Amino acid sequence: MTDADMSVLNEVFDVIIDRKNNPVEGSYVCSLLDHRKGINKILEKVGEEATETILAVKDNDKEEIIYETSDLLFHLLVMLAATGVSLEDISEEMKKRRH
Ligand SMILES: N=c1c2ncn([C@@H]3O[C@H](COP(=O)(O)OP(=O)(O)OP(=O)(O)O)[C@@H](O)[C@H]3O)c2ncn1[C@@H]1O[C@H](COP(=O)(O)O)[C@@H](O)[C@H]1O
Repeated sequence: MTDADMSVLNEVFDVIIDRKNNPVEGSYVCSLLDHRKGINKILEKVGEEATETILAVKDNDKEEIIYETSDLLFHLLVMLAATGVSLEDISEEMKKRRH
């Protein structure tokens, strides 16, 4: 996998941060960030998408694994944005673990 393949994660994260700073009517990201349940709504989505990803793997359904993992990664990005953690923070941590 090349760096370019995953640059979409950075791009989507930037949009999520922009939604946080400049709320937009009808935005799904804003609906999560401003939810009456607070961070719990985002955590519910992360848990739900993780479960759906696990089921897709159990079913050995590659298309579904790709679809559900994309949902999971997206909701993880929203969770990071909501908690003030950046993708740089994650990449720094992962670099430290290289051996
Ligand atoms: N990558 C995504 C993305 N992936 C999934 N989703 C949404 O995540 C939602 C939840 O998926 P579910 O399968 O659980 O569907 P659901 O039935 O709506 O579930 P509930 O929320 O009702 O429980 C769906 O409404 C999807 O549209 C996404 N919504 C937005 N993005 C990215 O975020 C950007 C900003 O989006 P807005 O904030 O909507 O402008 C977009 O340009 C995209 O790049």
